[in-house]
Amino acid sequence: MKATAMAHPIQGLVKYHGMRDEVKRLPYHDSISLCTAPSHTRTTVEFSMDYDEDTFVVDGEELDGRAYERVEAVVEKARSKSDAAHTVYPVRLESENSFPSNVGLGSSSSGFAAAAMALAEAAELDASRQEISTIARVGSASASRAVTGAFSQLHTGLNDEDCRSRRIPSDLHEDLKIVVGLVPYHKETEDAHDEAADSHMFQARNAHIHGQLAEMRDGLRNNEFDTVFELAEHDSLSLAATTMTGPSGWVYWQPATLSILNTVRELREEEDIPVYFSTDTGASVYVNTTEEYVDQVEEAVADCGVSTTVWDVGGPAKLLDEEKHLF
Ligand SMILES: Nc1ncnc2c1ncn2[C@@H]1O[C@H](COP(=O)(O)OP(=O)(O)OP(=O)(O)O)[C@@H](O)[C@H]1O
Ligand SMILES: C[C@@](O)(CCOP(=O)(O)OP(=O)(O)O)CC(=O)O
Repeated sequence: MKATAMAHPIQGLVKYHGMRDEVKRLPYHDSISLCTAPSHTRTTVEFSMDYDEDTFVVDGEELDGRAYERVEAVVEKARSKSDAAHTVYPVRLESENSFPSNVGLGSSSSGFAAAAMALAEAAELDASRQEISTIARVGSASASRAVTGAFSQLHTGLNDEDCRSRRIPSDLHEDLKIVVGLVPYHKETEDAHDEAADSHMFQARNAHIHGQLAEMRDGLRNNEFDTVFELAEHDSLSLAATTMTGPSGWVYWQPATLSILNTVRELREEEDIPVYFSTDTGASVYVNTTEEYVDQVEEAVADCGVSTTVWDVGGPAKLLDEEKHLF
């Protein structure tokens, strides 16, 4: 059976950093994000006796090594939950991202969310999005939140009943505009998760984050733009501080990143514009502002010498009709 799904990537708000279990991908703490659109991944899967082995192709390239293992973990999780006989056959997966990967724009989140959604359908699971979020999680924890979409929280826990993503209701998507400043510096987020707990800042971050999560939830429920994006800006600094003080002293911000951060602060402090920066594990910057100021903000970000796009809030992962199959 063949199935196709799409999912939007995430921008972290209270960001996820570090896993207590790297096989089940159980994070140390909860995390909250929003999905971005129209950026998306589209993925088609098919289990068939005509295939010799599991094969995965992303943006025209056949996966191997670690990238292959991560997709295989998602396939195996879907197989383990399925009673359908045909899931013993090899699977073919093809996927396309509408935006660059490994530059801090969350390609692993939409990638594994679209894979999990399509696999759940092809394996006839009849599962809710919350349940599918646990399948996506074994590829990438951020992918759990991309399954449930919009503003979502991945709850940590030691099992799939607890460690799953749930939506947080908010109307903030109505006025929010996200100017993306693309800084194409390649990285693998797994490297940062691996050494998260080895930074002396990690315990402090872990202790601090519970209050941040409570304030973020409250800000989202009450549609408080400044509260939500000030917290996201602050957490970007906390995440970078923790990563930079790990064993490899990894600095993922680039000169263009800092130029955007300074520009955002100037617009806010000197021109009174509601605008906040946010970075995930990478050099690219999300600049969160409102519809009224988006053109002015985009122009200022572009003046930093980077290419820009304007994104909105995206919904949950969803199945697509057969005319959207990639093969
Ligand atoms: N469409 C896809 N399907 C399956 N796997 C994907 C897809 N797109 C990206 N990936 C995997 O996700 C990895 C990139 O994600 P990584 O965990 O480094 O960071 P991220 O923070 O989610 O991504 P980004 O840097 O794009 O923000 C790639 O190396 C690849 O293995
Ligand atoms: C802070 C982030 O950038 C962390 C993203 O981590 P990944 O989802 O890429 O990690 P893996 O589970 O190793 O795939 C955004 C977030 O999810 O908060």
